Amino acid sequence: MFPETSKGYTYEDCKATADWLMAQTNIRPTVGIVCGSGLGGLADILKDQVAFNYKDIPNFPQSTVHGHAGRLVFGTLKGRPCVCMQGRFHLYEGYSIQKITLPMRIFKLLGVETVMLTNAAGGLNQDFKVGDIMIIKDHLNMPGFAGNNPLAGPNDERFGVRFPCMSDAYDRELQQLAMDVGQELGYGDFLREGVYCVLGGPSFETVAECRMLHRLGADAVGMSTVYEVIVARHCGMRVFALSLITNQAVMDYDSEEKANHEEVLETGKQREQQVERLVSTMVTRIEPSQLDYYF
Ligand SMILES: O=P(O)(O)O[C@H]1O[C@H](CO)[C@@H](O)[C@H]1O
Ligand SMILES: Nc1nc2[nH]cnc2c(=O)[nH]1
Repeated sequence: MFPETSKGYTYEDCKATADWLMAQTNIRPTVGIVCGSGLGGLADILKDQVAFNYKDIPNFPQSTVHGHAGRLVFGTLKGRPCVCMQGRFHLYEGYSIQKITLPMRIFKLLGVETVMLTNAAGGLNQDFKVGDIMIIKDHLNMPGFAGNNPLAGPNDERFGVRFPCMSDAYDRELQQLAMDVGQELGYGDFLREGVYCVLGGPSFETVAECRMLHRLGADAVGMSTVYEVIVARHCGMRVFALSLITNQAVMDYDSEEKANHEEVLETGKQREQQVERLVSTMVTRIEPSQLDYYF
């Protein structure tokens, strides 16, 4: 009933999944949220929850990474209908790039207008500290340089154009809103902005790789988000994204530090509440179908 093509899914496949979800719940989300590693508690901000395990959703991949629960949660936030991915998919899990980005197209077909993505990332910027929240203003798509782009293959114009613009990928008004809300909440000391660089993973970076990425203009490095951003922008959704700096990228051969997933999850646990408040306050100030936000 839900066939998988060699390259990914057709428009009709995505629609079948969206229709299946809409038949199970009356919630029609305008905001879609993606929880990064260790940030799954973000879904708890939703009231009147209707949740689905990924394994029960037609066409959906399964979460295989510790810290990604694998549930799609519908609910409301101060009356605003939202949907939240409690767990995302990564290239290194062995899924195709089309498969890991499929939920963005399903978001679109559900009626989502704004996507808010979170991730855990290693800090390359020497001014950043563990626990900082970095508002993403731009990205470096390293796998993309080698042709690994979720839009490669036939283009279906019902989703978007063949050659989508990416110079405006990260919505500037939403970045400003995040800054304003962060200041109001007293997060000024650990709120940053910067460029996120995606690599394939799952191995963490060598010292030489971290030094190179830093010189190339990256402030943080991770293994996700960028592909979702490209697909979300292709189909016309507004995008906001943030990185929680969960560890310092190792830039020095004398350093005793070693990147590890346990530290990533632990930092997530420590900052989860602040990330939750930032995202939830932003959501309550985003007006559906309107470019401006209000105070
Ligand atoms: O990007 P998210 O999903 O937050 O996860 C990040 O944390 C994991 C490594 O600890 C990698 O999957 C990396 O991408
Ligand atoms: N590639 C990469 N991903 C991460 N996710 C969380 N921390 C890191 C990191 O240091 N490097």
